[in-house]
Amino acid sequence: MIEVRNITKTFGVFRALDDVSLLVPKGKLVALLGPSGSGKTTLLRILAGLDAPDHGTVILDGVEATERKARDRGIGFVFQHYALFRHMTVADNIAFGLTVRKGKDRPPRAEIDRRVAALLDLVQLSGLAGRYPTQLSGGQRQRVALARALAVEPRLLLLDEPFGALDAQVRKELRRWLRRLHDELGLTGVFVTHDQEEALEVADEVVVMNKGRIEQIGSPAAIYDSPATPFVFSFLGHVNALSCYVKDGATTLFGRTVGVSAPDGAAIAFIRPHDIVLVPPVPGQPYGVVRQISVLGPVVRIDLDLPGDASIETELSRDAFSQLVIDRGATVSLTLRRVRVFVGTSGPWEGETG
Ligand SMILES: Nc1ncnc2c1ncn2[C@@H]1O[C@H](COP(=O)(O)OP(=O)(O)OP(=O)(O)O)[C@@H](O)[C@H]1O
Repeated sequence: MIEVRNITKTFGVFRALDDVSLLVPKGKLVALLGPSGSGKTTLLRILAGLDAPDHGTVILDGVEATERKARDRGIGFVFQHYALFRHMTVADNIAFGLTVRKGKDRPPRAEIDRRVAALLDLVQLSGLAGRYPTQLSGGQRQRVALARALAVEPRLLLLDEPFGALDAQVRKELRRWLRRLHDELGLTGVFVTHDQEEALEVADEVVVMNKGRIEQIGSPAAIYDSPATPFVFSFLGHVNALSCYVKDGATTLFGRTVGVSAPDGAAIAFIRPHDIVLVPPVPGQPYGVVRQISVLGPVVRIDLDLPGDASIETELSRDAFSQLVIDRGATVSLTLRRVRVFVGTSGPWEGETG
């Protein structure tokens, strides 16, 4: 288990982490997700012991470790640009963390060889032990980096955008593979990503960061279905954000009254594209004009122009789309399945579309 309490880190006058507290339970894989500059890497480096916080504590397995050096923390790292040693074979790269150990801490050569063979097997590179890093693909190199990190049997594995530089297909395969590996080994892991799909697919828990603070912590489903703040709403998945005004428990969206038990005030309504239902035009109902239709595999995205210069993005299944029989320029009516409203920063309040 790893815990950080009230971590603050500044660079000059810039506050990269602002009172961050987080608990990573044993055996879980946790994603730090956020836009560039939100403090993800800074937090990871503090967990690793590569940087010291200005304030706050790091606790490893119940023991305060804030002052402990990186190499004494029992942690394995994989960084996006953490290069392998070019002059060493794959096997020697993986063995590195064990061969540099001193005296009785260093396992006998036969034991090191046995562990390297087992790790090569684990990362599915058994035939490539004698190759040099330049003779490997990007995905293979990342797997060697992971094997090297695992060789010292870390109690915690930290990964900073481990698959960031790889193409989409390889990235996808490695993500699945990492998840399986994690489940098999029962490691505790923290990985940094700015890719929401990666976080939602791979992690047990997602920590959404913004401007050096944690906005929300939760399971992938909870984060996606119940975003706690406007930021999380906008950052995860596509969403339509519409300015509106709440007065006496109601607001108006697309010319329709939506009941919402929120305080009066300027508000933003968030509607996911798949929560907008399109139907053939019905007189008197809110409508839009189809500007663009994009078929994206099993779903179809339809951009609509609304009266008054607004536009929204909607999404429906291929089946629903074919039943609708529409083309660009067609008029459709729309109803809302689910609306969530923030008044200032308070919310979300659930809208009743009646
Ligand atoms: N050594 C440093 N000196 C000065 N500023 C730094 C330093 N390291 C990080 N920062 C700043 O702190 C902020 C957070 O950086 P950090 O690398 O943690 O962000 P991140 O969320 O990992 O972003 P990215 O996804 O781009 O890697 C950034 O604005 C960055 O410029």
